[in-house]
Amino acid sequence: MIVIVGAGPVGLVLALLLARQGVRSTVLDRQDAVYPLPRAVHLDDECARILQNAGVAAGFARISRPAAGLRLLDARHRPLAEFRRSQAVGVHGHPQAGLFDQPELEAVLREAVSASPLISLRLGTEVTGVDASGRVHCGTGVLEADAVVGCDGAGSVVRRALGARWRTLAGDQTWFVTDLLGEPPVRDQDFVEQICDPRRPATYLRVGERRLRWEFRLWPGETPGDLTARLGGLVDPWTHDGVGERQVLRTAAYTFRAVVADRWRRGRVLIAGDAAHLTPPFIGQGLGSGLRDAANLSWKLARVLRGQAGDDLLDTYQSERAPHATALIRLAALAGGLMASPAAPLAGIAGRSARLTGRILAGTGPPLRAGALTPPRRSRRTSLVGSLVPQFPTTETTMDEENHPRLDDLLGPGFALLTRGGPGPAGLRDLAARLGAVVLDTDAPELTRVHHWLIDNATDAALVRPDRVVVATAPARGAARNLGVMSV
Ligand SMILES: O=C(O)CCc1cccc(O)c1
Repeated sequence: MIVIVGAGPVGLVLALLLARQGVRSTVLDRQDAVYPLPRAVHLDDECARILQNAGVAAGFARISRPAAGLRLLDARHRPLAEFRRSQAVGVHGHPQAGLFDQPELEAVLREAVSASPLISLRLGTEVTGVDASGRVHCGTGVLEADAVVGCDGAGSVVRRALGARWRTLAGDQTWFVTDLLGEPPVRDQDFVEQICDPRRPATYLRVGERRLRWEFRLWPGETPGDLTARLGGLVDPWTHDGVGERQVLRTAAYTFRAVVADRWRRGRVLIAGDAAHLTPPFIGQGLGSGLRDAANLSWKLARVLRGQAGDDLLDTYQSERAPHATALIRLAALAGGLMASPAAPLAGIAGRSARLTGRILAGTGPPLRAGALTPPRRSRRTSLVGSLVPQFPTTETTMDEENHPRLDDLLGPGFALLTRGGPGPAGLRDLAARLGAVVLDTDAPELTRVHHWLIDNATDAALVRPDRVVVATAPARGAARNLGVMSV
């Protein structure tokens, strides 16, 4: 049994993914009810796919609104750049950007958790400490666990128990955040808008049909009360009638931090999500990093607990996830800095971290390049290893969830070998057999797009992990050595 500390989205998704692996968990949270205020508002399609694998694709589709992308505007709201997202099905089988209200997402997750016989949710239970042997001290006594994962946010008790320290990647920024309910601005075309104005950087987005979010940089010496008093003037460039008839749901100040913990595991005590890293909101990737942690960790914990891998598999959790989360934190900090920079914002975007920036702006995350994933040095730039297998529709028409399974449904919860015919090349086939992988022949008509993806990438087969990361392709030179850590 695994104890998860924290019943926010990361803790609940981790519990659901573990249940899919057949692993029992108890989720503890000191609060009784869903925290009522929205925090995260955006997930990309990779993360929608993680929610799909957690069994809540339909629930997420119901509560989220596909966005058209990201627009950067200058101080006079003239366009500087536009990054479009597919509002239909993108390469991961979901709209590329989904906007939502976090309490609604948490309600969807809680419903799924309550339907799972493998998850027990204990609310109103405060964890006071965790010891190295995995004993969890809480109000009701001591719980013995095979592993403990702290998904308990920025003030994590579990992170403290690990003795981890924050590494600061960029300076803090304080912003004023307000949610209004009512008529959207006429100019709203489903884009997230970021105003690059050194005097007052700002963000606007529409979370729900009529739920509008603005964020404005709060300068030293200003209070949230100062900006609340001027709210009409601040939103007027969008609404042209100030706050008008709209209801002010809340105003608050948030200090955004850019930090990553230097240690994510001690024995079988681990941290994930905001307990391990805090991402400024400017590229909408904070919660996504937490969900990626859950996807990366869940199958590794399951294999270790089943005795299919040694504890050293858990070392690959931080070594794979920390550089990825760090890259996104740096990029978010860069975006936040550019919004306040008098220099031409696009010059910065084109310059620093150009490859990573390009990927994010194109809507694809960076590949994993560490842990057990070490493609041959010469092929690193072109290798599929470390990236996600696309979730192409399994028909040539549109994605019809009810009648046509998605690729991930065919792959199942474990490893999978995708071949261009038959059982696949010998080296990879043996490796796949050792990992208990299902073999999918992409000659099958529903896998035509995957077949072409293998051809386009000049390979006969791809071995895919339970989190859909490609771990080896044919010819699989060196793969057996790299992947030794995946199995006993
Ligand atoms: O990448 C996108 O399409 C949206 C990024 C985003 C989402 C939410 C807030 C934000 O400031 C940026």
